[in-house]
Amino acid sequence: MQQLNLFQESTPVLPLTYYPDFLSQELANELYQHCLKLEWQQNQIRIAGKTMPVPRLECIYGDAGCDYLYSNSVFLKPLTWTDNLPKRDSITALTGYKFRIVIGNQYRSGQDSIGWHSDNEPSMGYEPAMPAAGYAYASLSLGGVRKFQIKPRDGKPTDFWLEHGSLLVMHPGCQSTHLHQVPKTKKVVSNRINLTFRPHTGGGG
Ligand SMILES: O=C(O)CCC(=O)C(=O)O
Ligand SMILES: [Fe+2]
Repeated sequence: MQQLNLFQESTPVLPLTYYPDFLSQELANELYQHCLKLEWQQNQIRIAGKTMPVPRLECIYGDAGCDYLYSNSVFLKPLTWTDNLPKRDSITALTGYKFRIVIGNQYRSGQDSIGWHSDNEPSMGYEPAMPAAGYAYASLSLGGVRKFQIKPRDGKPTDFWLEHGSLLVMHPGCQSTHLHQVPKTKKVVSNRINLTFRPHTGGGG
């Protein structure tokens, strides 16, 4: 017998999984302290012919050859994985997804943000002809809690509060059907670090 889905209106099915307690508070504190010492860069982005600072700090670690260009203007060259940084093996063990690079974002205040976008750069293996065959993307949050929003293209956003030590996994296909952002806020928020684990088509291995 067919069943009615009473929750269809209020709870959209999203192509993601949220693990609030991926790391214990102790491990999350330790990793946060370690990540403060990473090679953070203030990059510049070109939008509509104007160059401006990216509204957050960034860093990139990963396998050699996995260079990363986004928005056709910001070029990131990965540094070698550090011993403490990669939680990538435990994320792979939990999710079954493999990753080649990690891009860090540091949001120093509520004025730091990332606007609506999807992560569909060809260097990550995105193929417009086969969007559903895309890749997974895992995002580990440390420090201050920030609002993360996700919406179907032209749909309504759903809000998540990304907590210290949590992991958000966006499943294959998500980048072609949905957009996401971390909006600016006027509230006083603590420094937040986010590590985004991604695949990559470049380099060896
Ligand atoms: O900070 C976050 O949680 C999201 C970061 C993000 O979307 C990105 O780096 O592409
Ligand atoms: Fe993103």
